[in-house]
Amino acid sequence: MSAVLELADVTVRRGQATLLDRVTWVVKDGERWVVLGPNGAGKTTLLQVAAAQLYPTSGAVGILGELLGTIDVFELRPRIGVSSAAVAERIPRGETVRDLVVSASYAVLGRWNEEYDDLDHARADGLLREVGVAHLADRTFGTLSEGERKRVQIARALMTDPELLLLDEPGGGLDLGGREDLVSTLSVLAYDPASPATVLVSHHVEEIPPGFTHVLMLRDGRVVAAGPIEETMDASVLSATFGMPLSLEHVDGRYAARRRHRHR
Ligand SMILES: Nc1ncnc2c1ncn2[C@@H]1O[C@H](COP(=O)(O)OP(=O)(O)OP(=O)(O)O)[C@@H](O)[C@H]1O
Repeated sequence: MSAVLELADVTVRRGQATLLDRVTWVVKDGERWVVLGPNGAGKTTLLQVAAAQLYPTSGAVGILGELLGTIDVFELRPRIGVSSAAVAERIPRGETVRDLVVSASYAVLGRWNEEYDDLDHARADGLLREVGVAHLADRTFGTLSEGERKRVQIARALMTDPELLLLDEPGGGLDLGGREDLVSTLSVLAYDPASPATVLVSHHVEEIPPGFTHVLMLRDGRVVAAGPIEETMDASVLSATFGMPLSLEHVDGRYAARRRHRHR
């Protein structure tokens, strides 16, 4: 399996703050990673580096076989699908859902070709179906609920057939039902061998979709643990990551964590 993402000793500093501290991490083709950590751990910063949007202060970053700093990022970025709050903010509220998904490919390829038009629309409709929002294709983005918006963003991120999919907190702001629906959708994507290598950032173990294969835990910009999820995820590593004593359950492929209280 070839490396889709390769970080060697990556440090990101802003003024006095160290956002990432000597992070070494390899994501291979076919892997589905969850990046877990508390607020401020550096998860979004890590994802920005992976998306070729941020250069590290030191260290080396390989993305899809290219070394960051030696290649044109405008050629690299179209090969990466990103869904994040920052991307969502730039989405025009008046755009219809179908146009929004289809336009991802126009933005990337910079073309308008009647011949491809039907194919692109069929692909967009297929992706909207895959993430469970085909019925919303004619609605405008601004009228959607938070959960519906997250799904549309994932469809848009997949439209260009990326080789790497980066999802920053897709479960943020969702209610219980919305979260459960999204976890199911992401689980279907994770089990699909045609899906790209995926990195999902989250604060909550409850949001880890079955089918995700690896976990990286971050605290204060440092990797606490990283590896295959079944071997890596346990109560002590999770407690160290979140800085409190936690118990961890793993039932039917899903994780649940809560604070451990001392019994008197
Ligand atoms: N320009 C900056 N200057 C100084 N500190 C910064 C700067 N940008 C981000 N930070 C800090 O870096 C840390 C990591 O931020 P980051 O957004 O990567 O964390 P995160 O794990 O995604 O957090 P959250 O879960 O709250 O979204 C935070 O403490 C943040 O305040």
